[in-house]
Amino acid sequence: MDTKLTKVVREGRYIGSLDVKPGEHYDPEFEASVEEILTRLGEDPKREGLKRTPQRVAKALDFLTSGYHMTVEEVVKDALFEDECEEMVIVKDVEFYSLCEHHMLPFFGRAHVGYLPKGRIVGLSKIARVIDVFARRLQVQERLTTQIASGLMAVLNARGVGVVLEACHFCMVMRGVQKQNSQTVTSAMLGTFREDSRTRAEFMELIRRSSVS
Ligand SMILES: Nc1nc2c(ncn2[C@@H]2O[C@H](COP(=O)(O)OP(=O)(O)OP(=O)(O)O)[C@@H](O)[C@H]2O)c(=O)[nH]1
Ligand SMILES: [Zn+2]
Repeated sequence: MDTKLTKVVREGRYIGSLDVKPGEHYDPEFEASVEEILTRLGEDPKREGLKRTPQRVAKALDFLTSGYHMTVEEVVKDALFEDECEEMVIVKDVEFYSLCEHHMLPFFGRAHVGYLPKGRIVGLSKIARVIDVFARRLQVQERLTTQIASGLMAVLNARGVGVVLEACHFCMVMRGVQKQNSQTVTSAMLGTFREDSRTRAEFMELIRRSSVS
């Protein structure tokens, strides 16, 4: 792995300080590719407003795909706790932003995650971090959903995990069929969430209820 990428992500966390001094390059090859795209679009990459755009785009895309350099294990490692709790835990309405692998356009929405512990619970914020590990990659919504579910199942060894994602795809909104109000809902159910319809129904009912605020 080159040093630039290890700088973007360190010990499972995105490192924001990628500031480059004026006149310095962030990633010359990456920036040259962006410059080519700008030229192809009929733009002048040398004009004032676009001068630093290749660098900004390179940094933004590295951030938006930083999940490739993270693992679930790294992200949750300090926040797994042994606990006898056996009741369902749900973290819902977690916003996520991803890029569709077909057009590299954003899709974004809300994720709802539930699990039934089996002797081990996880720090709640880590569930949101696990979502980002997989969302910050080029994705299809279905794979994103199953990766979150299996990633959590692997570290939690839970009795069951359920994940529901509701998203809006810019490639269907800004271009293509241009359906502004379409939403895509996907789910992945593992363990008891798959095998037991009552567990699944309890999960679906709890994520449907109105929130605290
Ligand atoms: N299953 C799935 N499809 C997706 C996702 N994101 C985008 N797509 C779809 O991927 C498909 C790609 O189809 P193609 O016909 O190869 O591409 P296209 O000509 O750009 O398709 P249109 O969007 O219909 O104009 C489209 O139907 C997109 O809506 C996703 O997360 N899951
Ligand atoms: Zn797309």
